[in-house]
Amino acid sequence: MEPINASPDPTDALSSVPASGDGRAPTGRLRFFFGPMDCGKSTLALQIDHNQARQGRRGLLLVRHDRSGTPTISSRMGLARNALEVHQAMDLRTLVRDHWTRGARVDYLIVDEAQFLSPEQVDQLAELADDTHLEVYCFGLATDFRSTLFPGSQRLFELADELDAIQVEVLCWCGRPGRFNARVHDGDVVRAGDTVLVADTAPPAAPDGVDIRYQVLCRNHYRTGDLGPHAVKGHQLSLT
Ligand SMILES: Nc1ncnc2c1ncn2[C@@H]1O[C@H](COP(=O)(O)OP(=O)(O)O)[C@@H](O)[C@H]1O
Ligand SMILES: Cc1cn([C@H]2C[C@H](O)[C@@H](COP(=O)(O)O)O2)c(=O)[nH]c1=O
Repeated sequence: MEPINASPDPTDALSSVPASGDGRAPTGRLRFFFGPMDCGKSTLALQIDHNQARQGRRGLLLVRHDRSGTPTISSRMGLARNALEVHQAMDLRTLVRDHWTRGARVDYLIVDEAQFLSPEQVDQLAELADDTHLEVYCFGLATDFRSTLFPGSQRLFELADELDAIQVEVLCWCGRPGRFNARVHDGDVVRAGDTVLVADTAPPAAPDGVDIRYQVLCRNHYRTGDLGPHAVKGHQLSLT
């Protein structure tokens, strides 16, 4: 298991296992692994990177707006790896080609929080997969707190070679599978606001801060805004 790497060195985003042989896949694919918050997307992203890197392939880890507030791919299982932050105007073709120009090998891309990519950046990923045989693994939410597709996710659904729904079910408080990411403000489900609002499913640590979090719900309870018998107004009490 990779240790948690707290170093801010952005070159750590390149997997450090030395290349062996050619290692290039004959064709590139764009894959989108999607699921609600907390279903294991970042964990899978780090597992795929680990399995690729130990076969001598070199990957570039990319992220936009990780929960940690740093350019990191972080899993609630405790793993984390440094990544490169994708900025709004960044051309991902240029990013990869600059690495190649500098002599750095890049065989695959891992992109976490891919819902935050612009549709143009998803087009760039598709172009990279087609023209350069790069394997592109994207991980993200399908829908936002209003239950509408994120623009980046919509483009991934349109363009990806493979769509993979993450198999680990996140359960609503009632026990049904949850697919809806409700945004909760002071104990109430909110349905209006900015699309991007980085926060966790756990209640905020500081009791004096703004109480915004997400809760995964089944469709019925998302529709009715019912957060379950343990929901409290204001800051959520820890049940553990
Ligand atoms: N203490 C734990 N023991 C076992 N599994 C855990 C634990 N904490 C978190 N997990 C697993 O990690 C998942 C969240 O993984 P993460 O990669 O952070 O999700 P995502 O990126 O989709 O938000 C949970 O659904 C659960 O399966
Ligand atoms: C639904 C929704 C989510 N977000 C943010 C909240 C988190 O920071 C990430 C998702 O993280 P995870 O790795 O999938 O747990 O996205 C948002 O900004 N807007 C939304 O509507």
